[in-house]
Amino acid sequence: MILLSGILYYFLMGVLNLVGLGISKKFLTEVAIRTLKESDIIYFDNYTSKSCDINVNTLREIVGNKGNIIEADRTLLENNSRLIMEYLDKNYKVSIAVIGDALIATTHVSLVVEAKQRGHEVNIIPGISVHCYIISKSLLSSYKFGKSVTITFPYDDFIDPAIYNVISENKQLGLHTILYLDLKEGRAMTANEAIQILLKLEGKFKMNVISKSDIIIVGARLGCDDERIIATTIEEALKADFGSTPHIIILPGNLHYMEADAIKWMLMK
Ligand SMILES: C[S@@+](CC[C@H](N)C(=O)[O-])C[C@H]1O[C@@H](n2cnc3c(N)ncnc32)[C@H](O)[C@@H]1O
Repeated sequence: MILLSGILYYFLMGVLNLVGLGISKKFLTEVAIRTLKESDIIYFDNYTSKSCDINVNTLREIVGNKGNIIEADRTLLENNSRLIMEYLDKNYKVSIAVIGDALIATTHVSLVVEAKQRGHEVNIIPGISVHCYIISKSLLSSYKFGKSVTITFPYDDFIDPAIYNVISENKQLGLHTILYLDLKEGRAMTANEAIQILLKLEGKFKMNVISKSDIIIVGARLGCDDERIIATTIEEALKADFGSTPHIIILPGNLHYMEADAIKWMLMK
């Protein structure tokens, strides 16, 4: 009897796949495409990141224009996980498709935990994340990155001081900081807007964490044919045009001479 219920339980499990799509079409992996094609329902996360060439329509083309792809905003994925759990409880294979990696700088781990608690199978399909991509292309040592932080749009002139604190703590330890830039209602913050926010924070807290002569690395449209990775000073970056979004920033900490040389020869214009 126990064996029978064990077998029944096994066959009644749903499958939740968290599928990283990579940052652009050319970085979509074979395993990601196969997993999506084998899914009964696909939720396409349209809010945690942005790609130059992956959206819900391109995903439909890639997967074979199946009618089972649902464009999902924050409310659907984070506040209405009940719908996803109901499909899993019906023994469906459900995929959450996310630009980049589904678990790097996103909040989808709660879905993993909930699905597991209900006895479902969970598969993680890693994708090429902007986090790894910018570390690689910046030529900085991956061992020397501290905590990352997102620069959020000011709310009624209020800027989150946590941004300044993270950069400050990293700098005290000589570590580099990755700054993700906010996406709100379909609008992506530009590197110039982010730099202005950083300078406002410095103006407010005056702890000499950010200076106009500091080196900054800006990545724009990474993974796309027109990607740019530029190292310059904060002062120069303020005047520069980095083109269309998405943008990402690294504020380097202490540079080893090899890192300084690599930046100088590869990224300085
Ligand atoms: C919150 S992070 C999500 C990262 C995603 N989960 C991943 O693994 O790639 C999204 C932010 O990363 C940056 N970003 C994402 N893709 C990018 C790209 N292709 N080029 C430049 N910046 C990018 C932007 O600042 C964007 O707002």
